Amino acid sequence: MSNKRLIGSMPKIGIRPTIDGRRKGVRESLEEKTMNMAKAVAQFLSENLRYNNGDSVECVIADTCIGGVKEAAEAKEKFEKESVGLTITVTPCWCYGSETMDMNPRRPNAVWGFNGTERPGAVYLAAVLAAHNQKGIPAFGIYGRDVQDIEDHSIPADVQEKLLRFAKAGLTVAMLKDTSYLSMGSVSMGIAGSMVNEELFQDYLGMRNEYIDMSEFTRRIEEKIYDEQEFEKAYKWVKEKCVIGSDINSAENQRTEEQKEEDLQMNIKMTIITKDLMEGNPRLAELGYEEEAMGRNAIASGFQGQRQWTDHFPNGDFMEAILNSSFDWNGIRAPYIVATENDALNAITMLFGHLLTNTAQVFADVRTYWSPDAIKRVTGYEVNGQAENGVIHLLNSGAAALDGTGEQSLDGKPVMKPFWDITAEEVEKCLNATKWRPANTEYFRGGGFSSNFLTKGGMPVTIARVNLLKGLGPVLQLAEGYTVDLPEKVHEKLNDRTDPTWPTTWFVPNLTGDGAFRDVYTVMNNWGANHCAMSYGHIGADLLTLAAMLRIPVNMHNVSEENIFRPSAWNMFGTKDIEGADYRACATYGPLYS
Ligand SMILES: C[C@H](O)[C@@H](O)[C@@H](O)C(=O)CO
Ligand SMILES: [Mn+2]
Repeated sequence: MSNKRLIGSMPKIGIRPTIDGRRKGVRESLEEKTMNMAKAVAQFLSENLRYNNGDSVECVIADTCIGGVKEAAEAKEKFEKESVGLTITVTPCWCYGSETMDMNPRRPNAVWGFNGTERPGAVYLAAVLAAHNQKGIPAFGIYGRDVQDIEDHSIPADVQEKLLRFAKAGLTVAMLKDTSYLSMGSVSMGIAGSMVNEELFQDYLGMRNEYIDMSEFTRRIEEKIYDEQEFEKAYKWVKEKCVIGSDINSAENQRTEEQKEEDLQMNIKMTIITKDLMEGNPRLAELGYEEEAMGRNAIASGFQGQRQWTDHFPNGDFMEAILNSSFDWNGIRAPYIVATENDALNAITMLFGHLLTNTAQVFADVRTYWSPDAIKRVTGYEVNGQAENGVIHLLNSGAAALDGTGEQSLDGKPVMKPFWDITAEEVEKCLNATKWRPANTEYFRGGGFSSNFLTKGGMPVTIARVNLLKGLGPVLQLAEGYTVDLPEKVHEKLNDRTDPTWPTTWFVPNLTGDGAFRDVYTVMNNWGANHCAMSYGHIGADLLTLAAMLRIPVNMHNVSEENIFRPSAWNMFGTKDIEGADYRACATYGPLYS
């Protein structure tokens, strides 16, 4: 089963070959070259990009080259029928700007103008971008650095990089549209991120908001509105594969063995029910629950848990951790996106990371900055290497994917992979590295099990967060960096001071020596909320491109300037203070769907 694009087909990339419309010589001489450019881009993108269900990304090429408005309209009609979610215009020559451009303001578009001399593709690029800017329909310009000969049909490396960056972010925009966020419960412990903001989902992401009360879980459990066969399968798998860890609670606070067994069973049922709530389940219709069988078309959800639920029932950690992982009793599969504490803003950030990379995400509290001095004072140890400027402790009960153990590998290095590259052996390793520890009953009176693991060091990762400001709207922040290993004794000492039953990641951001990235402390000090989402890889540049498409300004990042790729209009808001220019551009264009 796929939990991915739920209703409607996967968005395709529309390729628009534009051409000089002059017949009797000019157009005829360019037809083949222009169409070949379109074919090369389509082939390149399909070969290099996949949707999060593992299928190759599909491209649709306009039936003819586009020499004027009639052919532009024909391409538009074709694209609408084919669920095109983003477009790339390609040309080796001069064409007529406003007559050939893509006028759809709600769909990301880019223009690749061939850098040649025989015909002026770059002149068209500049002209059509000026038209885009003048009309308020921002477009991304792609202009290769080195001149190519007209008979050279290759896509240069710098153009490839921009095509991929644009396509990944554009597909993310398109994948989000028309899906929903399912809020399970309400506001958790006064966390502002769980005050679901409909305007943000609707205007910026094109999504709708769905809500259930947590009593829906009780109803479905008590009335057995779930697939009992799946429960049996899941229970067997959990008993076989999930290692129960030690109980940290004092003797009088421990739950009995019978209670723990009940908690585990309830946790498994909560997991199955959350999937059903999000994406529906045809089995429920067979059981007589047609309405429940439909689900909520939810690409992401959040579980309030604390406190009304967890004061009485087992916590949501097992459900969140398993669903966010790339595997469960049904095998290796795409992760679901489930935020703990119903932090919808972190769910959005997780969706960005997941859709850009197709990998599982780690949801975490940005818990503590440990300076080298504080570590020395507490442990007697002087940190060095990557940790020499201190570390940030990422830790939260709940929603960290088990992929975050770092037990998948590539060339002997820890990685987090898209599900189709994960092996059965790696799944075993992730499970073996995780202990399911009886929940701390001072926090979670209703018991449950927390996933406990330590992320392997040496993974390039990016932490990010969408924050919401009254009067401004959403703002994105991100930090690229690495997971690090601390000496075992140091880890234990630091971890035991806090909640040792939860998953820990020691994170160090890449420093630039400047602004928010002056030092590790300043990164932590500038974080805008209690949570972040951690994604495998250095994906800051992809996040910046995506944010610009959605008109979400970025207040803090450590991506080098040459990798920043935003619509050409952004340059017109200033080229020196590009952070300020981003804010001005986003404010001018407003949210994508407003
Ligand atoms: C158990 C605690 O309530 C934690 O869940 C809490 O510290 C948080 O995670 C806050 O984001
Ligand atoms: Mn938290």
